[in-house]
Amino acid sequence: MAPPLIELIGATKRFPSGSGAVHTAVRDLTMTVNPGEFVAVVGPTGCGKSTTLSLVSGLQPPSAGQVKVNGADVKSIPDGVGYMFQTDAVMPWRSVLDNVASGPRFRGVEKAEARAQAIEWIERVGLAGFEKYYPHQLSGGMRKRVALAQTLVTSPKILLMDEPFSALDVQTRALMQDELLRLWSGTGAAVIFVTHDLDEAIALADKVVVLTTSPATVKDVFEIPLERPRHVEDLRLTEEFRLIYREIWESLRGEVDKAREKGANRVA
Ligand SMILES: Nc1ncnc2c1ncn2[C@@H]1O[C@H](COP(=O)(O)OP(=O)(O)OP(=O)(O)O)[C@@H](O)[C@H]1O
Repeated sequence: MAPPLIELIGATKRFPSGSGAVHTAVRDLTMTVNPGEFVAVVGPTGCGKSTTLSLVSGLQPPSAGQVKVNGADVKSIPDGVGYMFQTDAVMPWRSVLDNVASGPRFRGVEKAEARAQAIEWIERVGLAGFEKYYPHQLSGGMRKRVALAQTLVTSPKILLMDEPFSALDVQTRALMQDELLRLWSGTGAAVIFVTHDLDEAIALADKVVVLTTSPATVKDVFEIPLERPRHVEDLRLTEEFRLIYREIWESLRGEVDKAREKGANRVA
């Protein structure tokens, strides 16, 4: 079996939190992601999900433990990583075409070739005909499609996604989840997808990692035995899906309750 593409081994991240105190956001976290694997990470609000992603992306160094991509310690942003966040990185002053072409251009691809790659991806995400539009002329779902094209046009081997669809309405969200699965299949990219939404995690992933309440560490890992291709809205109605949901929720619920108690104590 191929070695893991991404490995966190006892990774810990501490931040200074004012008046000399230290806040531990991630503690002794161990998880692996294999090439081509879609891993969803769920956990209570504020537990350290985004911090975990920032360790993999090289944006934050671990305070202790190891973070490896392709067997090498992550010291800066690794090659072949694409990101997608809740607030999209679409540039409002650039057309759809220029937004999508900007990634390849930044990586030194010649202008005509970058535009050709952008046009291909704009078509794949279903936005053919909108190349000259500006982001403010598009709906939220269309802007997400631009962001997806922007991310995928550089053929990332690793996709880091931090609640990319959480600002969308329920229907658009389901549509974008299907789109993501369609566009991801065949790319061979490994995905780490952070979400609050257990439904979303199960519908998309091969493996769901449940994190504890803060500081985040791995509580449980669940393999998702659902066949692909998947159609998320149909899938959610199946008995198999509900059974998986119940099993993982049993694990997650305890952490969500603890996080709520902590929050209530802080407010009290
Ligand atoms: N750069 C930083 N400096 C100081 N503290 C930070 C920094 N980044 C994150 N933290 C703290 O680490 C903890 C975990 O934050 P993080 O954003 O990783 O959680 P999360 O699970 O992604 O949150 P949410 O569920 O709200 O998206 C929080 O208490 C946060 O304030």
